[in-house]
Amino acid sequence: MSAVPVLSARKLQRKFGAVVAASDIDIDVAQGERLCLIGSNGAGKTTFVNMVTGYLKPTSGTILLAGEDITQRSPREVTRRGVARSFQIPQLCLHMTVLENMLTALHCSRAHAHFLRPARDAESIARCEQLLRDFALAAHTERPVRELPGGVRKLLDIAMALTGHPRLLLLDEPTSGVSADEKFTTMDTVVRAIESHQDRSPVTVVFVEHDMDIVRRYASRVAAFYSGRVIADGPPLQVLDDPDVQRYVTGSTLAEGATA
Ligand SMILES: Nc1ncnc2c1ncn2[C@@H]1O[C@H](COP(=O)(O)OP(=O)(O)OP(=O)(O)O)[C@@H](O)[C@H]1O
Repeated sequence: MSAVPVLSARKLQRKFGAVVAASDIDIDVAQGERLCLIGSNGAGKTTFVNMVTGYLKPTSGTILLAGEDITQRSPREVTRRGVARSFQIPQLCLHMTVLENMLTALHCSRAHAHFLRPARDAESIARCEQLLRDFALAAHTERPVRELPGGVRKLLDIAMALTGHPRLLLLDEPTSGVSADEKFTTMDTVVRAIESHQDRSPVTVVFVEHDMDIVRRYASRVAAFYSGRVIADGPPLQVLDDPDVQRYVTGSTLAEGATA
């Protein structure tokens, strides 16, 4: 692990009128960690992801990427510094094919990219096709996205996030909308694909998850959010055993029918 954290959030705060969606958030993420953010609905997980990726500006506080202050950077500038993300609801061009979506994502991750002219050079196509194979999406390469079921779109959104060789990858609920039967297969595919596409150094992953079976199996560390604050942060079993986490986070998750 490098001495400088890949990601450091310092006293991050975000208000929406009277609603405090993030309050005094301090999180360091070291290279290669797989940090899972848990918390009931409205706890502030997506707000955190949106701030790190430049989609939301914090009301106050600082975000450092490998020591560089990116707090006021735009999403595009953050992407070009090696941060990629997937969304709760995949952000895809439905009329375009799977490969065209991949090429567009690859192109947008590069400096001086023009969104309307995605790269179609042999090297870009080869990289995208390799990623599609690793995500078990090769059979869909030439299909328009509008024809694909939700679970496949979810995987495509994550594959697109990997096109630009990110050093930090944020996944917002990678298994939401995926059936209980398929959730482990989906996560195994995602983790394997991430590991096989990292270059010299391991990709650092921050993912939001409601399913505690997934949290236990795939997280190296867990941060529990409640009402915009981080109420516990540490090894998965320690955080999941924390009485406040059981009361405010996993208790409500159980009530919603998830498997904790
Ligand atoms: N654009 C916005 N405008 C107003 N309020 C917002 C906005 N985005 C988030 N909020 C509020 O901020 C709080 C945190 O929301 P956030 O989406 O970050 O929670 P979450 O933990 O990701 O929830 P979920 O698990 O349901 O996705 C909630 O009270 C939410 O209503």
